[in-house]
Amino acid sequence: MSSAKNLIFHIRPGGSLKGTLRVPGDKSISHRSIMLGSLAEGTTHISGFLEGDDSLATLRAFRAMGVEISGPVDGNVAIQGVGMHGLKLPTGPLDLGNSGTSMRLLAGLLAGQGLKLTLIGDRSLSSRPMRRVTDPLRSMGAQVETTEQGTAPLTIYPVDHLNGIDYPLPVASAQIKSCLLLAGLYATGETRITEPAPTRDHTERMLSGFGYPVQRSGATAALQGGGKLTACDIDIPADISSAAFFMVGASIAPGSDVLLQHVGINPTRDGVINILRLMGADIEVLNQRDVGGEPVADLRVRSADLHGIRIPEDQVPLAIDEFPALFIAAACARGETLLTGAEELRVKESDRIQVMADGLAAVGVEAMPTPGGIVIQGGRIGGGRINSHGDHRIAMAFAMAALRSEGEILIDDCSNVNTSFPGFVALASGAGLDIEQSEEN
Ligand SMILES: O=C(O)C1=C[C@@H](OP(=O)(O)O)[C@@H](O)[C@H](O)C1
Ligand SMILES: C=C(OP(=O)(O)O)C(=O)O
Repeated sequence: MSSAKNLIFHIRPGGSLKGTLRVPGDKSISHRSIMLGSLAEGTTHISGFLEGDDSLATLRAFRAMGVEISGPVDGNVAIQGVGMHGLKLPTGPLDLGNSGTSMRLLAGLLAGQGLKLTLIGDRSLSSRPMRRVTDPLRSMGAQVETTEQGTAPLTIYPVDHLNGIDYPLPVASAQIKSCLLLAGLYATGETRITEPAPTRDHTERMLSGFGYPVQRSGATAALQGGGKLTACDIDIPADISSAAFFMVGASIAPGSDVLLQHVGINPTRDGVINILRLMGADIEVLNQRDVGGEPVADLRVRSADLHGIRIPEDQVPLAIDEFPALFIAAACARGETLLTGAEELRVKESDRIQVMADGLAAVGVEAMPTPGGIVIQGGRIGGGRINSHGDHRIAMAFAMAALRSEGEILIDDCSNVNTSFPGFVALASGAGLDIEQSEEN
């Protein structure tokens, strides 16, 4: 279990989703707003900040390094930036909880600070691969230690200087790209990162918003070290990864009609819309606008008759966190859905291929995991008890499955829903999901 008490979701079957909803702020953008705001000159005002455990872990880490941060109050945060070289030695290790983004991005951002720092996390985070960031950081001249297994705790030692790097990413990962670009801010010369497929580009967009030039050419993002960041205001859109649960729920539950407001639809994050539409979903993108350098829209989703598909591999990095929800859509679709090229799902907060396959089996859905994906036969969903393995996205995905299940669904180990979606139970229940929670020792 991820915490001492077992938080259980109980969802009675059936119902539909209705209404106008705003899900909490984007997690990826919230992390980056704290990081860049802390290093900037001047005061950064943030609205729409995600008050979830993951982004709060990032916020607390910067407070521990001496940054004055007020809030969050109703998603508003103000950061008195300390400049590129103003971070102070914390009194203990920085605890990043369950958050892979915090640990990997901070490894890069902190590599050139001249401070000895230790980054720790919970059991799940301490089992996730970190060599993917520590190896290239070492090539830049950083001194970063992992355990023998290549996992956290990470210890960062002071070094004289970092060199820029020209690095082709071995996997399509925004966390590795962002880690190295953030280290590159402190490096001599140019840092160039080339990705095998597009991944979320919030770091590049936000650096530009803070006045730091980033060159994009094809699959390469590049910057020169030694510049500075100038404080700015950031309006964080609602997280498409959280909206995804309602997009799937509304698609599968007959009679549903939801309007999801102010959702970030950055083209490096919109795979869930594209994949659901290929399955026959009814999603309207309304009132599209630009908010502080990020595209935003309202999404109207109505129930539809979904059919199975072969998921195009180019959509995988663009929907990487939405697969638990998409697997539930596949379980409710006519025919077979095939996912390939998604090995990365095995190294998230849980092994999302295996844990989803086990959960689907527990509610009577035929699902065959493969090394890099899964084959799901759509059909009926029974009731049953699911172990979420402390993975927030598994818990929320199966909660939505109850909209089409024949019996009650119980989900164990749900406390980490607070990492990305505080208030999920209240929002989902207000929209029509018959969900309650209880705690067991
Ligand atoms: O950069 C980010 O904010 C994230 C990148 C993705 O991870 P990878 O880079 O490991 O694919 C994603 O799964 C994670 O939730 C957030
Ligand atoms: C993978 C995720 O986050 P992280 O890597 O930051 O733990 C996620 O939120 O689905």
